[in-house]
Amino acid sequence: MERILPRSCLFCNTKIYCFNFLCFTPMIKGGSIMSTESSTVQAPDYSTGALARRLWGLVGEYRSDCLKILLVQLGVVILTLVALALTGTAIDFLHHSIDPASSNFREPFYFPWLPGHSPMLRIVELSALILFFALLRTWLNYKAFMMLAVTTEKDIVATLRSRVYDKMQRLSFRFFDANASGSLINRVTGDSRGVAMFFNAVLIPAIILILSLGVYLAYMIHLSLSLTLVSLATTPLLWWLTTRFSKVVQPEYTRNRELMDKLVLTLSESVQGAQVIKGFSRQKDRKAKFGAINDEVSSHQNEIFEKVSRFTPIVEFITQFNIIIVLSYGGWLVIEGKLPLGAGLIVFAGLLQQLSNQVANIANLANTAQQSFICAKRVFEVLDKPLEIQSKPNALSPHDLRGELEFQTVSFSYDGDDAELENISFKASPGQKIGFIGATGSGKSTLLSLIPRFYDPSQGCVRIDGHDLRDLDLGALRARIGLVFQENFLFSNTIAANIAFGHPEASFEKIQRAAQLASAEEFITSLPDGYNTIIGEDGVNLSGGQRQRISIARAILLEPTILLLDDPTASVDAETEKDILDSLETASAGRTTILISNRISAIRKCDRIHVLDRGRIVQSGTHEELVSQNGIYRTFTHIQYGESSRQEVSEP
Ligand SMILES: Nc1ncnc2c1ncn2[C@@H]1O[C@H](COP(=O)(O)OP(=O)(O)OP(=O)(O)O)[C@@H](O)[C@H]1O
Repeated sequence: MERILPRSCLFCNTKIYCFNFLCFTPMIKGGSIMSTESSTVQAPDYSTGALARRLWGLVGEYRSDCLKILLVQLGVVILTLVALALTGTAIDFLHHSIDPASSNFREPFYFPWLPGHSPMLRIVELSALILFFALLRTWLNYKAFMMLAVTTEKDIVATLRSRVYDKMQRLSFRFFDANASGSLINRVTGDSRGVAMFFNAVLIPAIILILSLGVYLAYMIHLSLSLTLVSLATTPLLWWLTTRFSKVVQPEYTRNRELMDKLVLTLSESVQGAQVIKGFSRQKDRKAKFGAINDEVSSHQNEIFEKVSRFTPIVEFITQFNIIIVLSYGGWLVIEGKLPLGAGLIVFAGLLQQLSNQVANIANLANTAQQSFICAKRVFEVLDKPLEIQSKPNALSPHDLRGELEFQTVSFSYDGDDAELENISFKASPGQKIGFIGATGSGKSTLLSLIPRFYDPSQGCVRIDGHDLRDLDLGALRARIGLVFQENFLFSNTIAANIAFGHPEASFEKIQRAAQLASAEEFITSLPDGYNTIIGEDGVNLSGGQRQRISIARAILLEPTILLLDDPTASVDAETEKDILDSLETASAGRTTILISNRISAIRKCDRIHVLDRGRIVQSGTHEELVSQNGIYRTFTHIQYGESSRQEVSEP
């Protein structure tokens, strides 16, 4: 099985703790994303029938808008019928004027003519009436179109996107481990729109089709039952074709969405990794990779297009075939005097043409329905995902946590098989500073991620002030924890807003105080706009050390009881490291602090240091104690300070 490696966010390089494209640092979680949904969910049913029912339910939320749109559409259908009937009447009237013996002429809709009008004037009057109804129909059509667009875009798409986004914010890290960012971006953007298509491009047109069928058919039957039956002889064939088509294209649309995920992922990686790509001169390779996926997407879309293109004209041909039947059989009825020419055959042919246009649209409807079912499945998969990490119904929200932290025989595995942490036990008293050191992949970051409950232990428990973390309210717990990472994501906003990210209502004085404690004020005030300086996307116009200090200020502002520092000096030079360590010294005063670092210079001042090796604590003690023992810690000091520097290493 493929091994999942510790990942960095594509967008911010924050090690595993970032929700990929959402760049969801744990700071966001401080109190604001409590879980509310139950995790006891049966395996969801994503069959076409089940999806259709759920979509129907979703659209049901907008039933009053639907009703208004349908009423307007009903008006359009009736006006079409009226205009056709008037045209038929005009033809019969002309026929009657030429041949007064023709017996089939009736006044329009049985309204008696105004007396004394010449035949020409009557034709003009009928034409004016037809024009008036045509204008009314155009206006109603426009109204219906606008109502449909507004309900789809403003209400359905926007609401659905927010729901999917909101759910993603509350899902656990395991979900983000398992889903590539390209797929997630597509689910929020394209797939949400695809679901809305069910409303504006499937459901409403289908109801209009049924409405038209009802109204037109009723009138056609009123004109001639036998002609209606004959002209509908091809309907079963159309039905069979549509069902077959659905079966053929459905898997194609699934594949299409997957390819689009790949395309978005490649694109987002290329944007985020632009520096690496240029640095390693890999532009050509990346271009080729993007080109290959782009070609794959477009040739697959072509395949779908070909299938759709074959289906649509066949349906159109079959529906046009009906016209031939009408002309032959209907013509015979007219010759036999069983059907008037204008108000009978011509109106019938006009109605059948309208009906055929609608029926031909079945191909599009079936095509769009398939796309929207695929999108719906992908959206519902996110919405249905149980929340793995969430607060219990009666979770505790202690006002004051002292910060006594305890790991009790904790084991943890990402995949349920290989344990990344085994039997970890340690304690941190309130205000103590505990360090963790260990080789790459030894489990340090994993251990840290159990404290804000990004994951829950597979065995054992983590306690704060004696409470099992799983008994505490998630929001309350995370609000008491400050985090600083090796690489920290900063938002494209002002420096002040970035510092106040976890507590947006914080006063300027508080923000300034946090910046001072993090030794960030000097460089901030030297910037042209000071605290109001807008940081470029992902803070690119700041140095690594400056970004780190803003992140420390962001953590301090929360006044956390527990401060978690995940290798905060790993990517800075020795001089900046010293400045950052000084800032952290101030920041951690009086708080329980867990510091991960492989730099002895950073970790040596900790009250207690644990050495991790392949998920186990293999050594514990103070710096002096560990240096005097044979073991990994001493090897680390020798590598970093040299074999002969034992004396130097022991000194702070
Ligand atoms: N999201 C994840 N899914 C699956 N496995 C993971 C994940 N994150 C880390 N691992 C695995 O867990 C193990 C411990 O990783 P972890 O990142 O905790 O180590 P670390 O000691 O912090 O390493 P480093 O010093 O490089 O930061 C590694 O084998 C890693 O492959």
